[in-house]
Amino acid sequence: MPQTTTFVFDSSLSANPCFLMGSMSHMITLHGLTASSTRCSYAFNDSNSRFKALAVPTRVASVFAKVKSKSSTSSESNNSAIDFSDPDWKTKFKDDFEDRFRLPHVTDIFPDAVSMPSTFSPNMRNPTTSDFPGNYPLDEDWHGYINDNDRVLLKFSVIFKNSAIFKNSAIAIADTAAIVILRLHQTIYYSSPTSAGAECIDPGCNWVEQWVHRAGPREKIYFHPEEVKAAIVTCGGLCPGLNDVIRQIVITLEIYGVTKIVGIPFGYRGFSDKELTEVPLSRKVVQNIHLSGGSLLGVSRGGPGVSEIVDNLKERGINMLFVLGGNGTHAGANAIHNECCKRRLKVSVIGVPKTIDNDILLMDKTFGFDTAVEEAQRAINSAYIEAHSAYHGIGIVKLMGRDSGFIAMHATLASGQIDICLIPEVPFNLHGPRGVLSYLKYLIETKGSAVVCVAERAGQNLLQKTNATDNSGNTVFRDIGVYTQQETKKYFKEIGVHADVKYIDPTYMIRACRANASDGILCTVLGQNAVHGAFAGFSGITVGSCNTHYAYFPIPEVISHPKLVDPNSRMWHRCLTSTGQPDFI
Ligand SMILES: Nc1ncnc2c1ncn2[C@@H]1O[C@H](COP(=O)(O)OP(=O)(O)OP(=O)(O)O)[C@@H](O)[C@H]1O
Ligand SMILES: O=P(O)(O)OC[C@H]1O[C@](O)(CO)[C@@H](O)[C@@H]1O
Ligand SMILES: [Mg+2]
Repeated sequence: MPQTTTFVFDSSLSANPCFLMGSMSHMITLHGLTASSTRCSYAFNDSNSRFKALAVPTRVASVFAKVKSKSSTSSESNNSAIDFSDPDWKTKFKDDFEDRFRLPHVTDIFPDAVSMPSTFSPNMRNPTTSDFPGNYPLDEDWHGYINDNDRVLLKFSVIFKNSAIFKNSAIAIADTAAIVILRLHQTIYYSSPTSAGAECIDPGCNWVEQWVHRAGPREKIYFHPEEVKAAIVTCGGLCPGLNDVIRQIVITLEIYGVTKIVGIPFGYRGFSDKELTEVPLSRKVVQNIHLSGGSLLGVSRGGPGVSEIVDNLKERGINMLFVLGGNGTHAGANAIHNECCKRRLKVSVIGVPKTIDNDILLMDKTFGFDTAVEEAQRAINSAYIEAHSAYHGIGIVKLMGRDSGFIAMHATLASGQIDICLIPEVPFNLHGPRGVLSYLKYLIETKGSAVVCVAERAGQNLLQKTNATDNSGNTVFRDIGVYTQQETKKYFKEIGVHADVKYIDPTYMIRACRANASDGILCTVLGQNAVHGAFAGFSGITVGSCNTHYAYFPIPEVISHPKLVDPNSRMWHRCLTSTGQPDFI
């Protein structure tokens, strides 16, 4: 019997099945598909059954229409979504990509919306009177705005992996999961599909450019500053840099000439809880808030439904909403944008991705991540000192990562003090001859001490499942750090070898920190660009750094699933080289 894998995506999936189907390293055809307006679930069959679509949302359907319906064998092309015999496949691919990344704009709903010259001057000097050396360009030639046709290169593709290694992955749904998708971005020219980390769209590994919209101030704006009431809301968990972003949004809004700026307290809850009043914001209020961690406005999980939020926006006269948060918050922001469109409200909803876990797709990194990795060094160093100073000392540090192991991997790389790094993307056994505990015994015998870094989501398959969820509906995991500590103690007792095991969980110490310099700069750029995006008339978008430049993305494209560490990436291989750890399977 062929093995079946089911993928479940939410409505934000847009055209991803094109890629999902298109980049299989071995041939798999779709044998069943069900879809509703909010969720689609796809079942794949390893055999040669033909593609049968039962029901598909419009945008998805248009993509599937391009999929060649044919039986498949492993000798055929490894990409069934594109007809490579079509001489125009590259152009079609790029057009489809351009379409997917088109930014929703107020003129979609209000075609007659009139623009006006921007009230924001990118160059605070007067070009005609400045002392710019040499040939200072004329004002009309050099104004420093972003042209709407400017693009940032995002080379992006999909690869399929054998998912024995991904049993715990948030996106491999079925227990018998055989396949999982990774989407990565890169700007490397791979001369061969066998090059390390190669992401090829076609069998020949052709270079296919994919562009996204450049972020920044536009020459024309679609909101009169005196008619704007802007609101900022911070949702989800804390993350270093929230105050930095709030500050930059306020400062930039004021530069455009906005005077009505408010903060919504305690996340989306602030839109429904009558006891919570909006916080007036100005440059004066936010001037020094970046000097401390947390959020000036407070955060929360859960809260009112989208309809109630939009009712409240209308009541308060808010027509620009800046939403700082992770994937859940962005799903909410996108739903608010859609609801505003449905009700024909001229509101710009702009997201700023806040995820300390760095698990938002397509972005180089999200703010807070850098600070988290830096702060994690303290915990790792303490664990190392404790372990090193004890007779047969073992230090265990648990680091954050609801879905992915980026913080653990990067903190391990940065510290150079970790012997074993365990992340959710790479399965491991604790017990058994090739398990973590046997290797710890070896380390104790050979080195005298050892330090383990374990990501929050790692090894959940070893623990009893919990049905608990937080107020936002996120699964609450069992504590893999505590479990590892307990099992380690038990194991060494059983084998009669002394071991002094110490466990550190620095999660909330890290999250509450103020942003470091690198995150401070990132927050500044993101906050400013969020405001430029709103004045440019975009809505339902978010902003991120992409190949070191800054870009706007339609929200659904970055939250369709969490970004994961690729176990075949150079970075994970570097991490393994650094720790020297073997496979634990
Ligand atoms: N699919 C969704 N549609 C609408 N709103 C949502 C959705 N998912 C989550 N939210 C709302 O977004 C807010 C934040 O969600 P969540 O607690 O999952 O944090 P997050 O934004 O993912 O950030 P973090 O990285 O800290 O988890 C909550 O108020 C929640 O109610
Ligand atoms: O304790 P809380 O607020 O529910 O948040 C825990 C989660 O938040 C994060 O720190 C991300 O914000 C995750 O790494 C973690 O799973
Ligand atoms: Mg989340």
